[in-house]
Amino acid sequence: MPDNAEDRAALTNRQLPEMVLSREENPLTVPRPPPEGFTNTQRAQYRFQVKGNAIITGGAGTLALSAAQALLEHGLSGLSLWDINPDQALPTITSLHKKFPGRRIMTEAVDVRDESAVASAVASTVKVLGSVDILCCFAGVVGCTHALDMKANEWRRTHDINLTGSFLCAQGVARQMVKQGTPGSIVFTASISAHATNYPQPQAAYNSSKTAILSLTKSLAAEWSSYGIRVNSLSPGYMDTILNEGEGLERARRSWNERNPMGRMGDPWELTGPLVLLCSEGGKYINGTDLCVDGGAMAF
Ligand SMILES: NC(=O)c1ccc[n+]([C@@H]2O[C@H](COP(=O)([O-])OP(=O)(O)OC[C@H]3O[C@@H](n4cnc5c(N)ncnc54)[C@H](O)[C@@H]3O)[C@@H](O)[C@H]2O)c1
Ligand SMILES: OC[C@@H](O)C(O)[C@H](O)CO
Repeated sequence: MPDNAEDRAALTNRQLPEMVLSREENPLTVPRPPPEGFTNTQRAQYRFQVKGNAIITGGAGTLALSAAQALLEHGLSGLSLWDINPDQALPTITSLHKKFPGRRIMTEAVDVRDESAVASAVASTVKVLGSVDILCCFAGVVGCTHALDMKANEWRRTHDINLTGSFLCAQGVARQMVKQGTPGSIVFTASISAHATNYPQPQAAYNSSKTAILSLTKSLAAEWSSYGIRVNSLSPGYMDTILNEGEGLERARRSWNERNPMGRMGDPWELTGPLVLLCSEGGKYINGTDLCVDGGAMAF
């Protein structure tokens, strides 16, 4: 805290905006039901319409690219896919350009751990798209190392990418949203590993980084709601993606299916409906919460 009383007051005002505002005082949080005169079909479409521009981190990954297509299908105007290896997304981007002519789709090479890279990617995204209204954080890494063998470097890397990287991107984007004075939606990707320990694979670093995302979600929702920024997370169960393929995972995959009431892994497409809900007008009163999309795995 600064010594000077004036600076302290300014800081306090900035850090603690009025939390309880009436609807009239805080138009950013006011619901916007469908306009009078809409047909039933128009009302249904309006509910899950996605407006504005989005940044998706980990944007070359399987779940992110599936999310990108869904947001575009629901009306997203512009999209910036951020990834440490953005070239991996190029074939999908070519096909998205064909499917959604006229929409602006760009990529940025961003390491989400790098605060200044995040700030400059927000600026260049805004320069091209004009605004940022949605942030979906998918960038993440997983490792299967026994805790007794874990090196500090691996532990830190997992937490840096999964937790700190999510925070830095949210902070960079929220600063832009506050500057715009428009409502926004931030969606983190937690995991069922945030709720229960993975089995049989040893993933203490991954699990704890994802559990921290649940707390980050609530903390930022509490701080940023008065700016009209909603913050939520999704907790996917085991999805059929590259992350869950590879040597040694056959036994694990069998075990995951046996322990799932639906007896199967999820398809990336099955995460997109819940994501669209969190980013649309229909999800406007969902804030500071986590939604498990896991076929019921966490139910028993
Ligand atoms: N696949 C699943 O079953 C599953 C389940 C629960 C949660 N998740 C979470 O969903 C997210 C996406 O998973 P996925 O299966 O699509 O994985 P993925 O490996 O296909 O995608 C992750 C992406 O993050 C990028 N990335 C890694 N480090 C980065 C960094 N420092 N900066 C920027 N980008 C970086 C990678 O290049 C990759 O494109 C992850 O956060 C993961 O933990 C996945
Ligand atoms: O809990 C499921 C996921 O978070 C993840 O896909 C898995 O732990 C990777 O092995």
